[in-house]
Amino acid sequence: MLKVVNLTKRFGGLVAVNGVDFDVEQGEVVGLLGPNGSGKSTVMNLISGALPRTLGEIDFDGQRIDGKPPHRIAKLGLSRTFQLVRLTPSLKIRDNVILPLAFGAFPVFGSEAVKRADAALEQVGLAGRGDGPVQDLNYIDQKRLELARAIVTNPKMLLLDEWMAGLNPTELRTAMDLIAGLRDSGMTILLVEHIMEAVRALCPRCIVMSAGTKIADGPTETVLADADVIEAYLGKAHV
Ligand SMILES: Nc1ncnc2c1ncn2[C@@H]1O[C@H](COP(=O)(O)OP(=O)(O)OP(=O)(O)O)[C@@H](O)[C@H]1O
Repeated sequence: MLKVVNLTKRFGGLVAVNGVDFDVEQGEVVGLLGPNGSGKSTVMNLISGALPRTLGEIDFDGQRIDGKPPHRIAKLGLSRTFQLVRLTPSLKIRDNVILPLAFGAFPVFGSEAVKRADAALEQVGLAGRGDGPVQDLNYIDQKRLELARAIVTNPKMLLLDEWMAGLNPTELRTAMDLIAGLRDSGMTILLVEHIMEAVRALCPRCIVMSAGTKIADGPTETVLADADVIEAYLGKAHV
């Protein structure tokens, strides 16, 4: 589904992503882990087209996507959430979900758009809330709405960038259940996440980055027990 080859991003003299290779197969849920500043968000931004790559190749669903603008990549069926919730507060809850539909692969308007938006809202636990203002939503509900916006276009793959950050333990459980539901429906997901409980529960496989380089890729429990991974997170003294 997704193939990343020799992906490299330089910001001036800083190599934020350095020759990273990995594949994600259809239906996989893969965690992208690593300490702060290791290059995870940059990888997500390169895949979604938010940032241009310096070197390397990205293929999605059989097509080369590096060099394409974000809206073209989204139209191919690659959807994402952002580290910080990005809602349009002046629009009603439902209209926030209609927005990506109107600009999707096959633009949908009118009553069909309302139907699709309401189905997405129901899927994330916001049934019946479409007419309300965004200001009425608490933090977990804003997260739900962001997820509804990402899934309303029926993407082939979802990129979640620390979507569960900042949730309390009860909200985290709800959020994990929502992602598990998407996984069980067959969605392909690449997720950047610092919450290990969520990673262990949702991701059978993890990729770990450190200082821009991929240092591990494999079954989650094996990867998390790897000496290089522990060292990258905690420093040499803990290994
Ligand atoms: N637009 C930018 N301009 C310059 N440097 C950047 C830019 N974006 C990221 N960086 C740098 O690239 C490196 C990787 O950052 P990135 O945000 O990808 O890491 P991360 O693993 O996602 O970290 P975190 O877990 O803290 O979000 C860091 O050193 C960061 O300061």
